[in-house]
Amino acid sequence: MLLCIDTGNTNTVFSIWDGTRFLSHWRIRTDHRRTADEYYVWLSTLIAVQRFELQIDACIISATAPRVVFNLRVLCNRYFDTRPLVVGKPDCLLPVPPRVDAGTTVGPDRLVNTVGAYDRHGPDLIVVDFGTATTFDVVDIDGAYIGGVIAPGVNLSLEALHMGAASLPHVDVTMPATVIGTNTVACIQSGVFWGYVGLVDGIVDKIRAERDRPMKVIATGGLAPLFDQGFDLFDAIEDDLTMHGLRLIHDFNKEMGNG
Ligand SMILES: Nc1ncnc2c1ncn2[C@@H]1O[C@H](COP(=O)(O)OP(=O)(O)O)[C@@H](O)[C@H]1O
Ligand SMILES: CC(C)(COP(=O)(O)O)[C@@H](O)C(=O)NCCC(=O)O
Ligand SMILES: [K+]
Repeated sequence: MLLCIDTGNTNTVFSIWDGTRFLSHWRIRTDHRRTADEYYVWLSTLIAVQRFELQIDACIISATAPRVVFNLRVLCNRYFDTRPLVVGKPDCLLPVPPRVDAGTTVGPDRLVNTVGAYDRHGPDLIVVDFGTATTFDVVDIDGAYIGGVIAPGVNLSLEALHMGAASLPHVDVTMPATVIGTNTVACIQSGVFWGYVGLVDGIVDKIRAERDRPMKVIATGGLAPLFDQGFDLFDAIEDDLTMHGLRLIHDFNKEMGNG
């Protein structure tokens, strides 16, 4: 079975592909100090709870936080006796290389999203990922990642307001009933929620204008459904897009005789 690991700046998600489907997924806070032994104890406990057999023979990792890769590699080597593929490293092949400025390191999550979305939806896509950062990844006719947009994430924006303004409390994101807030919390929620609806709408419009062609918008990340309440921002929401992309990249490398 294939172990897929997606490390974002906030959370790390593990999932196991049994050859036909993903068995389940498990989420742990991203922390580069976490050791291989800690990961293994945590993962094997959860797998036992769900009564799955832990028979991993291949691993693939996407890590936006590079420092976590060392311990994840040790986990794969020591406990699963495999050498993991690490997306973004030269020895991990991609079906189509990204077309960006020379020397640019594209976030591996964005490359993986591109592969997953192109497989499901074909060419001319904008993938919006609501993670720590909100990213827009533009997918060309041949499936290549050709650039995009990085904006501060929803929770990061809320946190920044709280950190920077003495009288603003920490607030959870939600869709406020009205745009005009009549208390501090409602005002903040309105600013962030409607601000993000406007941000997504505006950026998608501008990308479409710049590309001068119709483009589908695919959303992923935990907060995507929040922004899908009747605004018609997205053509599809897919919470498993990154895992799907990881599996495809693994299969592609296998087909090419790599790893
Ligand atoms: N279903 C959800 N509801 C509310 N907040 C969420 C949900 N899923 C994720 N988040 C929050 O969204 C932010 C980004 O999470 P995540 O998508 O795991 O980011 P990353 O991939 O960058 O680690 C975090 O602050 C997380 O707590
Ligand atoms: C933009 C990101 C911080 C998003 O990370 P995430 O929100 O998934 O934690 C990550 O993809 C990254 O560090 N990218 C490197 C720069 C780039 O993609 O151009
Ligand atoms: K992201």
